[in-house]
Amino acid sequence: MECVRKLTNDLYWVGADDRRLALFENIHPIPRGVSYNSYLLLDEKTVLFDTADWSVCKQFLENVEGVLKGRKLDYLIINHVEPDHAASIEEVLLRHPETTVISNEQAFTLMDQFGYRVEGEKQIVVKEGDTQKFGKHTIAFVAAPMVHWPEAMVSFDLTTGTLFSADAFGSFGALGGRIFNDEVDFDRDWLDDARRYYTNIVGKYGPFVMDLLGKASQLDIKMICPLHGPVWRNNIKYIVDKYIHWATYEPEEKGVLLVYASMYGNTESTASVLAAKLAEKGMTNIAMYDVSKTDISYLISDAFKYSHLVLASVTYNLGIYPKMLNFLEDMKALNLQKRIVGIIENGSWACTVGGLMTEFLENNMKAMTVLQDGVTINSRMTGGQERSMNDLVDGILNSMKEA
Ligand SMILES: Cc1cc2nc3c(=O)[nH]c(=O)nc-3n(C[C@H](O)[C@H](O)[C@H](O)COP(=O)(O)O)c2cc1C
Repeated sequence: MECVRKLTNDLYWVGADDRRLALFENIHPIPRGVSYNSYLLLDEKTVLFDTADWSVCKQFLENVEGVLKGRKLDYLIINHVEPDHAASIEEVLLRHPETTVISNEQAFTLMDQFGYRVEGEKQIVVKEGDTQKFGKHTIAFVAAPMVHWPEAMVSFDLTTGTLFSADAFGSFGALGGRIFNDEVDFDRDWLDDARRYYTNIVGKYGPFVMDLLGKASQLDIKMICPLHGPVWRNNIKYIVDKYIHWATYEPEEKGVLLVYASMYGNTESTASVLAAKLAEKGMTNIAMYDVSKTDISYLISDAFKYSHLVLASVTYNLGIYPKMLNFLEDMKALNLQKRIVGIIENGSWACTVGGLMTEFLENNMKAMTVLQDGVTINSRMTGGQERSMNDLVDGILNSMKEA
């Protein structure tokens, strides 16, 4: 049975949810599943926007046929060739040999590389600024390079103001029938997954996202149809504002992400002392994680969210504790910048980790301000470190006031 949603009088969602996949891109846990969105326009010509992952291909094809109701499929527009969207191209073309595929040159090259064969005469190659009329609807094509693949483009319906945004504005999370942003409590149920999706998958490419947002600001966008997650049919400023924060690496909130690396609990309890002292002074917007047992995608997401970061780590064989080093490397890889950082270091005989983390932040990342007042403990915290702990607390709070 097809499972579709009608978005407007002639536009349908024909995608599908995947709740079986455990790791998106075989990296990021998706406990709430993920949706692979595809859209079908029934104008004088019929137009399918992107396909869906192989895992939901049968449901997706059933949805397409359920909406076509025997009509031909005239066009397939491919905005993005990543297999979670393009893997079903061949199955569509096998069932619809009449279809012409519209995409850009680099996308066709990638389709060929992935074996999504589209015969030359069935291709229309477009570039930035090209348009295509399908009856009432005219679609304009806008390049969106590195959001997050080089071939990515978005398609804008000049007639209705609908932006088919590829992976931009996407989110982890299965839709469960509720396709529109105003059919869910987005802040409560979706924002964390939208941030975790963006920061871990697109986060590195902030400047490219800003280029796309610059182009989008010239368009009168009325609805956003992303390839994952809810369709935005109102309150578009809200999600664009989130994207501007994330793409410019500006924190969303004044608060503290407190990440500790501890093997026997002493560094953890020192981190808890910091959290308690911050809370006592009224700063309760704190997210605290054990770096060893928290999936790194959640740490990255909160590192984009909060203004301040505290890294509390053991020294490990004269180096940075491996799991903490992974986190630092991932923040660097995703271009995170513009954060104020507090350091707590622990060592029992040769404590080096504080200096090493400071060096990493200052030498490898942009605009990371490491607070002067760090805390050094030898095996476990004692009263002797109370003063430096209080200085760290004040350093965090004063820098929050100045920010
Ligand atoms: C495998 C291992 C290697 C360590 N290497 C160092 C080191 O090179 N220098 C040092 O001062 N302490 C070292 N330590 C001690 C830790 O940095 C830390 O002081 C101790 O684990 C207590 O902190 P915790 O309870 O948070 O784990 C090491 C501990 C372990 C278990």
